[in-house]
Amino acid sequence: MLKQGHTITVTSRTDYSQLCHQLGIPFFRDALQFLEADNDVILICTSIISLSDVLKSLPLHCLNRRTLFVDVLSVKEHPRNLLLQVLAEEMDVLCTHPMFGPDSGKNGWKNLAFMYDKVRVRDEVTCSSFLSIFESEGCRMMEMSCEEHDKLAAKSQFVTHAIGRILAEIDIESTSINTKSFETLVKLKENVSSSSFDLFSGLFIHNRFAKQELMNLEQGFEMVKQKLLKMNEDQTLSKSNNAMNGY
Ligand SMILES: O=C(O)C(=O)C[C@]1(C(=O)O)C=C[C@@H](O)C=C1
Repeated sequence: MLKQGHTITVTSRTDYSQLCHQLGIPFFRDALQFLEADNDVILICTSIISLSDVLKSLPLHCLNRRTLFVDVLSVKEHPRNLLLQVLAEEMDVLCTHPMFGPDSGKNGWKNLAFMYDKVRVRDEVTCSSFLSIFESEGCRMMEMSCEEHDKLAAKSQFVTHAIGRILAEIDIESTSINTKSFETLVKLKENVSSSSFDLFSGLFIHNRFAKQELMNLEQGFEMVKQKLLKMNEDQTLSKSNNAMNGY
C-alpha cells in the first residue's frame, strides 16, 4: 500500500510504534486519535473471534465523516452483520477476503483470488480506489455475496484446515521414501499448524456452513473405513471357504 503511494495510519492494542516509525507510518496508541485522523478507509485486521470485542472497544460514535470500513476476515457473514450493527448508517461497508496470507502471498499476489462484497457502498470512488490496490497487484477479483463466500469457504478453506489439523493430531512426519502426494500432506500439516487455533476455531464457529462440512468429513471417513473393513472380511471369508473346499 505504501509502495502504491497510499498514506497509512495505524492503531493496535499491541504497541507497534517502533515498526511503524521504521516504515514512516504514524502509530496511534489511542484509538480516538486514530479515528480523528481523517481516514478515507478503515481496514480492520483482527482475528475472527476477537472482532466483536475490538469493535466494541472503539469509540466509533466519534467519527464525524463518511468512512469506508473494510474487513479481511476468513468468514464473511459474521463481520458483515457486526459492522452493520455497530456502524452509523452513513458509514460505508466493504467485506473482503484475500484468499491468501503471509505464506501463500509471499512471492506476490498475481492470480491469487480476492473476494469482495460491496455490502453498503455509496462512495464508489473510494471503494474502487481501495480495490485497485489488489487489482493492480494482479489479484483475481471475485465479487460475490458474503453468504456465497461462506458456503464455498466452508467446503474449501475450513475442510483444508480441518484435514491439516487431523494430520497434525496423528503426527505425520516426512519419511525417506515420501511420495509426491505425501509431501503435499506434510506441507499441508505444516501450513495449517503454523496458523493460529483462533483462526481455525473462527472458521468453524462463525461460518454457519462449516458444521455440515465437519459432519461430511466424519461421514466420508466412516464410509472409507467401512469399505476397507468389508473388503478385508470378504477376503478372509473367501480364504476360509477355499480352505474348506480343499483348494
Ligand atoms: O498463506 C497463508 O499464509 C495463509 O495462512 C493462508 C490462509 C489459509 O490458507 O487458510 C489463511 C488465512 C487467509 O484468510 C487466507 C488464507
